[in-house]
Amino acid sequence: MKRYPKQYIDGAWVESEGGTRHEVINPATEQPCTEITLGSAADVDKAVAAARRAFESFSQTSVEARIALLEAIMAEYKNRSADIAERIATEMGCPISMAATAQVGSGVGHLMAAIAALRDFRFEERIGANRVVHEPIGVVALITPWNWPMNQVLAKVAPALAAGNTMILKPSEEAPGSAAIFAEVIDKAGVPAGVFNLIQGDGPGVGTALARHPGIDMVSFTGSTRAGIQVAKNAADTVKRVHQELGGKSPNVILEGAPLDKAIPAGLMGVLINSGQSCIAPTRVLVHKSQHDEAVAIAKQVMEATETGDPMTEGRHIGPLVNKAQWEKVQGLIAKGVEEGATLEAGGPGRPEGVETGYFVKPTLFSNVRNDMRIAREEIFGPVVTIIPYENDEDAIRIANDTDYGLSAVVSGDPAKAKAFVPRLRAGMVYVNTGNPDPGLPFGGYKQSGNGREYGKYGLAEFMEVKSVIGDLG
Ligand SMILES: NC(=O)c1ccc[n+]([C@@H]2O[C@H](COP(=O)([O-])OP(=O)(O)OC[C@H]3O[C@@H](n4cnc5c(N)ncnc54)[C@H](O)[C@@H]3O)[C@@H](O)[C@H]2O)c1
Repeated sequence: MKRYPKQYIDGAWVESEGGTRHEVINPATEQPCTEITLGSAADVDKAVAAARRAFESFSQTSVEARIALLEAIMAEYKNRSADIAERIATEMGCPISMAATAQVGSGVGHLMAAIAALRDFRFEERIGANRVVHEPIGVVALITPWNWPMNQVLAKVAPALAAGNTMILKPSEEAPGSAAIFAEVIDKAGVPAGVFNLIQGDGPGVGTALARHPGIDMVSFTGSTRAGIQVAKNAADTVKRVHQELGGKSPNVILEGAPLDKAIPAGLMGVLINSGQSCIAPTRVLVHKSQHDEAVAIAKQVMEATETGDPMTEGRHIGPLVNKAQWEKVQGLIAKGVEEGATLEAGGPGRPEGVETGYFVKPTLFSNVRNDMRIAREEIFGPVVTIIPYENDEDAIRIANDTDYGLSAVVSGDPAKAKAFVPRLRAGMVYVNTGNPDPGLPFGGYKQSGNGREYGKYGLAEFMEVKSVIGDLG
């Protein structure tokens, strides 16, 4: 068991004022693995005061100084990457091989993208005889989920710091250990006191206190649409900027005639990685009705060949879901799929064969799904795929857009034909076949998937205010 009982405020590890003890359960063993202290409103007050003090000088630092700081953080982050990967795998169940590569690596990607964006950013432009200047927005609260813990922390901390803001990070109480190690990284890298503060806590406690706090200028939130709405409501009275990265229910439109032996496995990988716990997972697979049965046969093979296993063992298996509540939610939705008349092709209720401990779910496939079924409408956040037949291209576009979400979409098949689909899909990101994502590309959603964009220069701009300077400065 690892213990991180303190909060990191004003450049020092301090006891919480009135916080409560919280144990994280390892989802593979169902045993406690990390202990933290859920902070209090008094801790938030202290962190905000420290961040406000630090903002006076940090907001005036040079671009070169902030690039040097980001580089120092990156060097120390790399030094601690094995510790960070170990905590991610232990707390949220992602296999260690993936934790050490994709999960930890995404953090490096955001640091590099923030440095590149900062080098190129035009902090001042001229419009006629006058100027427009871009300035850091102030003290920012960063609230992050558990599914890609360091990806989301770095997608916020790197641009917030690059812009010259000071900040308070509240990571998820489900996977807090990597964020505690990250605070040690910040400390070692020489980030000035008060620029970065870490308050461990939950949503109703620290999350709410941050969203409501009059000393905070912006909340950058990643998590469920439910909590994102709550944050925006709580932030409204103080007119904060609220940046939201929320849920998804992404379609994978397999174009009529596409080679299914490539398109189906590639799309399913995007779901199965991280046990289906990715906001952009393309879980609604739309196939032309003439190819439905062939698509099902291929998908069934992929799902049945996917093994679940111990996250601490190297390999290509998938791990458990993050916690009991999530396991029960997914079980409920699998049962609902059967009840609503979808055909269960692979997986189904209960743990995988022979597994008695841990929040493992069988990779599950439903076919003949209608888009009005709950399994096609709700974000399941588990290794559950739905195959939905369509009549023609217009019908495919209609079904793809028939969702409250709009985070991402995949179009699989002939790129020349896919081109016509791209402007019709109401999503913040469209992948044509598998593509090659880049941390400099904007990341974010349409509709109830959020507001604003993260990553690279778009993420940097999100953390800035714009000032018009009218008149001659001599
Ligand atoms: N769009 C994206 O970039 C993106 C990326 C990853 C995950 N997500 C979404 O995150 C969700 C999974 O993560 P989760 O279960 O941790 O989400 P969650 O909404 O339960 O929690 C996310 C964070 O918000 C905090 N929180 C919860 N309620 C709050 C409140 N009322 N006020 C302030 N903070 C509150 C939590 O403590 C946690 O730190 C999924 O819906 C997924 O799609 C979105």
